[in-house]
Amino acid sequence: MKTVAIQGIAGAYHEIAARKYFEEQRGEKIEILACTLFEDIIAAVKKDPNIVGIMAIENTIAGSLLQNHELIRESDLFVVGEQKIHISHVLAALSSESLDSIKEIESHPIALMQCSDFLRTMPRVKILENEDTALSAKLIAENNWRGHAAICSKYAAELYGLKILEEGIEINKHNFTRFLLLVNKWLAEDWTLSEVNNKASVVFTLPHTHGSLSKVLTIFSFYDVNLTRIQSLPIIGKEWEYLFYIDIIFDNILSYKQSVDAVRPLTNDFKVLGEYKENKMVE
Ligand SMILES: O=C(O)C(=O)C[C@]1(C(=O)O)C=C[C@@H](O)C=C1
Repeated sequence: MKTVAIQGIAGAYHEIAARKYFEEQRGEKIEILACTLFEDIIAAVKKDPNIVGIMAIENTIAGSLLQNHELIRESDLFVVGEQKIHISHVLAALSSESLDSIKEIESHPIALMQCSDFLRTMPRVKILENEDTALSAKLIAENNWRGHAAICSKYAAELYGLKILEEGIEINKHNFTRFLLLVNKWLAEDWTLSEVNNKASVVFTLPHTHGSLSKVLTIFSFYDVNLTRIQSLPIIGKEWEYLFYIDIIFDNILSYKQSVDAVRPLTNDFKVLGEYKENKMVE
């Protein structure tokens, strides 16, 4: 059985994503290794090559988890898959509570962001950040915290025996989070052999010269590969210089490899973070 390192405890959205990827789509049973921090996922995978990590990378409401891009780039782990899941939050509390009795709401910062409109309807409530959505639910249940509510999944609310006060409290129903599957780079090939790879994530920096980004984009376009995402991140210690994280989808692996070969000399610190099968699924 595979062990999957997630950020958060049982009931966190990371667990839902991991089970969807392995159990629902590939029929493989997994056990969950709960990690407090995103850094702990990387450390767990590095320490034990049999552990696979899963890490949130972007959300359609809250945007990119910028810190996780850097964690992956610096880790030397390889991206071998992606999983997108629909995120729908509930407000959950002890069975004696109602919306009017809630004084404090806690959750993961990204989940709080996704529910900001709902939170504005409760201006007198104190908002607290927690490591993950499921931990917020568990703490309320275990400590019998009156006046507290958690923003979490319906699954987490039920797992920890909380009452659901409100459902679907995210800003917009089109709320999806994309997760990346991470393995030790020496095992990456075994992983991806069984699947038809049609997606890659790469990162590079560019010299400050006229048209440097435009030349790179033109090459990708020439090789007929589809860029699905460009995320730039400032390089710490180098003012106004950026790292460019690019996701590429391709029909023809040869065209993709040729585009990478052609782009590489125009960039600095070019790194392929992973090649994997696109997850088309949206609910
Ligand atoms: O707190 C959780 O349940 C998580 O799995 C974390 C996390 C995130 O990091 O974005 C995962 C998915 C949702 O977007 C909200 C929170």
